[in-house]
Amino acid sequence: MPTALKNGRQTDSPATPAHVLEVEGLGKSFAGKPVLEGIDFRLMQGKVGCFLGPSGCGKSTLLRIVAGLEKPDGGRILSRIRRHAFIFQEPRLLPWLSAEDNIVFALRGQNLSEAERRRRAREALRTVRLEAFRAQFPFELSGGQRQRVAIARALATEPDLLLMDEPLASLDFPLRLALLEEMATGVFADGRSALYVTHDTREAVLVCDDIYLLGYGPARILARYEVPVPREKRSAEDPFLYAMSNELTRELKAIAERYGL
Ligand SMILES: Nc1ncnc2c1ncn2[C@@H]1O[C@H](COP(=O)(O)OP(=O)(O)OP(=O)(O)O)[C@@H](O)[C@H]1O
Repeated sequence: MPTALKNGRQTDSPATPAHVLEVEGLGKSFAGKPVLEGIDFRLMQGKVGCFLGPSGCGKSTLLRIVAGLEKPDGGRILSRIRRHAFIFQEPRLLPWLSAEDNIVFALRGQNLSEAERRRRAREALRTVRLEAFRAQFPFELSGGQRQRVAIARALATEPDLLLMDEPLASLDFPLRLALLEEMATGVFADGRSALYVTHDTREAVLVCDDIYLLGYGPARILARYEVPVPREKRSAEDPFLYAMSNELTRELKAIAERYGL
Protein backbone atom coordinates (compact mmCIF):
# COMPACT_ATOMS: atom_id res chain seq x y z
CA MET A 1 0.00 0.00 0.00
CA PRO A 2 1.44 3.39 -0.90
CA THR A 3 0.79 4.79 2.53
CA ALA A 4 3.24 6.16 5.02
CA LEU A 5 2.71 4.87 8.52
CA LYS A 6 3.06 7.30 11.39
CA ASN A 7 1.91 5.22 14.35
CA GLY A 8 1.90 1.49 14.80
CA ARG A 9 2.65 -1.23 12.28
CA GLN A 10 2.04 -1.42 8.55
CA THR A 11 0.63 -4.75 7.38
CA ASP A 12 1.54 -5.65 3.83
CA SER A 13 0.38 -9.24 4.10
CA PRO A 14 -1.72 -10.63 1.25
CA ALA A 15 -5.49 -10.72 1.53
CA THR A 16 -6.73 -12.81 4.43
CA PRO A 17 -10.32 -13.61 5.37
CA ALA A 18 -9.96 -11.06 8.19
CA HIS A 19 -10.06 -8.28 5.57
CA VAL A 20 -13.69 -7.44 4.95
CA LEU A 21 -12.88 -4.83 2.35
CA GLU A 22 -9.95 -4.27 0.03
CA VAL A 23 -9.82 -1.27 -2.24
CA GLU A 24 -7.14 -0.92 -4.91
CA GLY A 25 -6.32 1.91 -7.27
CA LEU A 26 -9.72 3.54 -6.99
CA GLY A 27 -10.24 6.68 -9.06
CA LYS A 28 -13.14 8.99 -9.74
CA SER A 29 -13.64 12.14 -11.80
CA PHE A 30 -16.62 14.42 -12.11
CA ALA A 31 -16.98 16.19 -15.47
CA GLY A 32 -13.36 15.39 -16.29
CA LYS A 33 -12.07 16.75 -12.99
CA PRO A 34 -10.28 14.06 -10.98
CA VAL A 35 -11.52 13.91 -7.39
CA LEU A 36 -10.03 10.60 -6.20
CA GLU A 37 -6.89 8.94 -7.52
CA GLY A 38 -5.07 5.70 -6.67
CA ILE A 39 -6.98 5.06 -3.44
CA ASP A 40 -5.75 1.86 -1.74
CA PHE A 41 -6.84 0.62 1.66
CA ARG A 42 -7.92 -2.46 3.51
CA LEU A 43 -10.39 -2.79 6.30
CA MET A 44 -10.00 -5.55 8.84
CA GLN A 45 -13.04 -7.12 10.44
CA GLY A 46 -14.03 -5.32 13.64
CA LYS A 47 -12.01 -2.22 12.80
CA VAL A 48 -13.16 1.32 12.21
CA GLY A 49 -11.41 2.99 9.29
CA CYS A 50 -11.52 6.74 8.99
CA PHE A 51 -11.22 9.09 6.04
CA LEU A 52 -9.97 12.40 7.28
CA GLY A 53 -9.41 15.25 4.87
CA PRO A 54 -10.26 18.83 3.99
CA SER A 55 -13.75 19.83 2.99
CA GLY A 56 -14.54 18.90 -0.60
CA CYS A 57 -11.61 16.52 -1.02
CA GLY A 58 -13.78 13.52 -1.87
CA LYS A 59 -14.44 11.71 1.43
CA SER A 60 -18.19 11.32 0.87
CA THR A 61 -17.60 10.27 -2.72
CA LEU A 62 -15.28 7.53 -1.52
CA LEU A 63 -17.87 6.31 1.00
CA ARG A 64 -20.60 6.43 -1.63
CA ILE A 65 -18.47 4.35 -3.98
CA VAL A 66 -17.94 1.72 -1.26
CA ALA A 67 -21.72 1.74 -0.65
CA GLY A 68 -22.35 1.18 -4.37
CA LEU A 69 -24.16 4.53 -4.67
CA GLU A 70 -21.54 5.89 -7.04
CA LYS A 71 -19.48 4.14 -9.72
CA PRO A 72 -15.67 4.52 -9.72
CA ASP A 73 -13.87 5.21 -13.00
CA GLY A 74 -11.15 2.73 -12.22
CA GLY A 75 -9.71 0.42 -9.58
CA ARG A 76 -11.32 -2.47 -7.79
CA ILE A 77 -13.16 -3.25 -4.59
CA LEU A 78 -13.05 -6.71 -3.03
CA SER A 79 -15.75 -7.01 -0.46
CA ARG A 80 -16.73 -9.71 1.99
CA ILE A 81 -19.57 -7.58 3.29
CA ARG A 82 -23.01 -9.16 3.46
CA ARG A 83 -24.95 -6.09 4.43
CA HIS A 84 -23.99 -2.49 4.98
CA ALA A 85 -25.89 0.43 6.45
CA PHE A 86 -25.31 4.11 5.72
CA ILE A 87 -25.59 6.78 8.42
CA PHE A 88 -25.81 10.33 7.10
CA GLN A 89 -25.07 13.69 8.71
CA GLU A 90 -28.75 14.27 9.33
CA PRO A 91 -31.08 11.61 10.78
CA ARG A 92 -33.62 11.48 7.92
CA LEU A 93 -36.39 10.07 10.15
CA LEU A 94 -40.00 9.81 9.01
CA PRO A 95 -41.78 12.51 11.05
CA TRP A 96 -45.11 10.63 11.26
CA LEU A 97 -43.57 7.55 12.90
CA SER A 98 -42.32 7.04 16.47
CA ALA A 99 -38.65 6.27 17.11
CA GLU A 100 -39.39 2.55 17.31
CA ASP A 101 -41.66 2.57 14.26
CA ASN A 102 -39.01 4.39 12.22
CA ILE A 103 -36.72 1.45 12.87
CA VAL A 104 -39.40 -1.19 12.29
CA PHE A 105 -40.22 0.52 8.99
CA ALA A 106 -36.58 0.40 7.90
CA LEU A 107 -36.63 -3.39 8.37
CA ARG A 108 -39.59 -3.93 6.05
CA GLY A 109 -37.33 -5.13 3.22
CA GLN A 110 -35.97 -7.97 5.32
CA ASN A 111 -37.86 -11.19 5.59
CA LEU A 112 -38.65 -10.86 9.31
CA SER A 113 -41.77 -11.30 11.41
CA GLU A 114 -43.32 -8.22 12.97
CA ALA A 115 -42.27 -9.53 16.40
CA GLU A 116 -38.64 -9.90 15.29
CA ARG A 117 -38.61 -6.43 13.76
CA ARG A 118 -39.92 -4.98 17.05
CA ARG A 119 -37.38 -7.00 19.05
CA ARG A 120 -34.53 -5.71 16.90
CA ALA A 121 -35.79 -2.13 17.07
CA ARG A 122 -35.94 -2.22 20.88
CA GLU A 123 -32.53 -3.86 21.18
CA ALA A 124 -30.99 -1.22 18.89
CA LEU A 125 -32.66 1.57 20.89
CA ARG A 126 -31.18 0.01 24.03
CA THR A 127 -27.70 0.12 22.46
CA VAL A 128 -27.99 3.87 21.95
CA ARG A 129 -29.66 4.27 25.37
CA LEU A 130 -33.00 5.47 24.02
CA GLU A 131 -35.28 2.67 25.23
CA ALA A 132 -37.35 5.13 27.24
CA PHE A 133 -37.97 7.25 24.14
CA ARG A 134 -39.22 4.55 21.81
CA ALA A 135 -42.76 5.95 21.56
CA GLN A 136 -41.65 9.55 20.96
CA PHE A 137 -42.01 11.13 17.56
CA PRO A 138 -38.99 12.86 15.95
CA PHE A 139 -40.29 16.33 16.83
CA GLU A 140 -40.34 15.28 20.51
CA LEU A 141 -36.65 14.32 20.42
CA SER A 142 -33.53 16.48 20.62
CA GLY A 143 -31.12 16.65 17.68
CA GLY A 144 -28.77 14.22 19.40
CA GLN A 145 -31.58 11.80 20.21
CA ARG A 146 -32.79 11.88 16.61
CA GLN A 147 -29.32 11.05 15.39
CA ARG A 148 -29.14 8.20 17.91
CA VAL A 149 -32.39 6.82 16.48
CA ALA A 150 -30.78 6.98 13.04
CA ILE A 151 -27.81 5.03 14.37
CA ALA A 152 -30.16 2.50 16.01
CA ARG A 153 -32.05 2.17 12.74
CA ALA A 154 -28.81 1.26 10.99
CA LEU A 155 -27.82 -1.20 13.74
CA ALA A 156 -31.18 -2.96 13.63
CA THR A 157 -30.52 -4.09 10.07
CA GLU A 158 -27.58 -6.05 11.55
CA PRO A 159 -25.01 -4.78 9.04
CA ASP A 160 -21.49 -6.11 9.05
CA LEU A 161 -20.28 -2.73 7.75
CA LEU A 162 -21.45 0.67 8.95
CA LEU A 163 -20.76 3.57 6.59
CA MET A 164 -20.89 6.82 8.51
CA ASP A 165 -20.66 10.17 6.73
CA GLU A 166 -19.92 12.81 9.38
CA PRO A 167 -22.69 11.33 11.54
CA LEU A 168 -22.17 13.79 14.39
CA ALA A 169 -21.42 16.94 12.39
CA SER A 170 -24.70 18.64 13.29
CA LEU A 171 -24.24 18.19 17.06
CA ASP A 172 -22.36 20.34 19.55
CA PHE A 173 -19.15 19.02 21.09
CA PRO A 174 -20.44 17.80 24.51
CA LEU A 175 -23.18 15.83 22.77
CA ARG A 176 -20.69 14.53 20.22
CA LEU A 177 -18.47 13.32 23.04
CA ALA A 178 -21.35 11.43 24.67
CA LEU A 179 -22.24 9.78 21.38
CA LEU A 180 -18.61 8.99 20.63
CA GLU A 181 -18.43 7.08 23.91
CA GLU A 182 -21.55 5.18 22.95
CA MET A 183 -19.99 4.33 19.63
CA ALA A 184 -16.75 3.11 21.15
CA THR A 185 -18.55 0.79 23.56
CA GLY A 186 -21.90 -0.15 21.96
CA VAL A 187 -22.26 0.74 18.31
CA PHE A 188 -18.94 -0.70 17.15
CA ALA A 189 -19.09 -3.71 19.47
CA ASP A 190 -19.52 -7.34 18.35
CA GLY A 191 -16.86 -7.28 15.67
CA ARG A 192 -18.74 -4.83 13.49
CA SER A 193 -16.61 -2.98 10.95
CA ALA A 194 -17.11 0.62 9.94
CA LEU A 195 -15.88 3.38 7.67
CA TYR A 196 -16.17 6.80 9.22
CA VAL A 197 -15.87 10.12 7.41
CA THR A 198 -14.98 13.23 9.34
CA HIS A 199 -12.86 16.34 9.28
CA ASP A 200 -12.82 16.44 13.09
CA THR A 201 -9.52 15.01 14.34
CA ARG A 202 -10.85 14.57 17.93
CA GLU A 203 -13.64 12.35 16.66
CA ALA A 204 -11.19 10.42 14.52
CA VAL A 205 -8.88 9.49 17.41
CA LEU A 206 -11.76 8.66 19.76
CA VAL A 207 -13.59 6.10 17.62
CA CYS A 208 -11.41 5.06 14.70
CA ASP A 209 -8.60 2.50 14.48
CA ASP A 210 -6.98 3.32 11.14
CA ILE A 211 -7.04 6.93 10.04
CA TYR A 212 -6.39 7.68 6.38
CA LEU A 213 -5.36 11.24 5.74
CA LEU A 214 -6.56 12.40 2.32
CA GLY A 215 -5.03 15.11 0.16
CA TYR A 216 -6.84 17.26 -2.34
CA GLY A 217 -7.38 17.73 -6.05
CA PRO A 218 -7.36 14.77 -6.62
CA ALA A 219 -7.38 13.17 -3.20
CA ARG A 220 -4.85 10.43 -2.55
CA ILE A 221 -4.12 8.73 0.74
CA LEU A 222 -1.17 10.70 2.10
CA ALA A 223 -0.68 8.79 5.34
CA ARG A 224 -2.16 6.12 7.52
CA TYR A 225 -2.24 6.52 11.29
CA GLU A 226 -3.04 3.65 13.59
CA VAL A 227 -4.59 4.54 16.96
CA PRO A 228 -2.81 2.18 19.35
CA VAL A 229 -5.27 2.50 22.27
CA PRO A 230 -8.15 -0.02 22.50
CA ARG A 231 -11.43 1.71 21.64
CA GLU A 232 -13.08 1.01 24.99
CA LYS A 233 -10.13 2.65 26.79
CA ARG A 234 -10.13 5.91 24.88
CA SER A 235 -11.09 9.18 26.45
CA ALA A 236 -10.99 12.81 25.38
CA GLU A 237 -8.67 13.53 28.33
CA ASP A 238 -6.03 10.98 27.28
CA PRO A 239 -2.87 13.08 26.65
CA PHE A 240 -1.60 10.68 23.98
CA LEU A 241 -4.85 10.89 21.99
CA TYR A 242 -4.91 14.65 22.51
CA ALA A 243 -1.41 14.92 21.05
CA MET A 244 -2.35 12.65 18.16
CA SER A 245 -5.42 14.73 17.39
CA ASN A 246 -3.25 17.88 17.42
CA GLU A 247 -0.75 16.29 15.05
CA LEU A 248 -3.57 15.39 12.66
CA THR A 249 -4.95 18.93 12.90
CA ARG A 250 -1.50 20.29 11.96
CA GLU A 251 -1.40 17.91 8.98
CA LEU A 252 -4.86 19.03 7.86
CA LYS A 253 -3.80 22.65 8.15
CA ALA A 254 -0.70 21.97 6.08
CA ILE A 255 -2.82 20.32 3.38
CA ALA A 256 -5.21 23.29 3.37
CA GLU A 257 -2.26 25.69 3.01
CA ARG A 258 -0.63 23.60 0.28
CA TYR A 259 -3.79 23.64 -1.82
CA GLY A 260 -4.88 27.16 -0.96
CA LEU A 261 -8.10 25.98 0.72
N1 LIG B 1 -22.48 13.99 -8.19
C1 LIG B 1 -21.52 14.89 -8.34
N2 LIG B 1 -21.38 15.56 -9.48
C2 LIG B 1 -20.39 16.47 -9.66
N3 LIG B 1 -19.47 16.76 -8.74
C3 LIG B 1 -19.55 16.12 -7.56
C4 LIG B 1 -20.57 15.15 -7.30
N4 LIG B 1 -20.38 14.66 -6.05
C5 LIG B 1 -19.30 15.30 -5.55
N5 LIG B 1 -18.80 16.16 -6.46
C6 LIG B 1 -17.61 17.01 -6.28
O1 LIG B 1 -16.57 16.16 -5.84
C7 LIG B 1 -15.76 16.83 -4.87
C8 LIG B 1 -15.72 15.99 -3.60
O2 LIG B 1 -17.00 15.99 -2.98
P1 LIG B 1 -17.29 15.19 -1.65
O3 LIG B 1 -18.67 15.50 -1.23
O4 LIG B 1 -16.94 13.77 -1.86
O5 LIG B 1 -16.23 15.85 -0.66
P2 LIG B 1 -16.10 15.74 0.95
O6 LIG B 1 -14.65 15.57 1.22
O7 LIG B 1 -17.03 14.71 1.46
O8 LIG B 1 -16.59 17.20 1.39
P3 LIG B 1 -17.19 17.74 2.79
O9 LIG B 1 -16.18 17.43 3.86
O10 LIG B 1 -17.32 19.21 2.56
O11 LIG B 1 -18.51 17.05 3.00
C9 LIG B 1 -16.39 18.21 -4.67
O12 LIG B 1 -15.67 19.14 -5.47
C10 LIG B 1 -17.79 18.05 -5.18
O13 LIG B 1 -18.28 19.25 -5.71
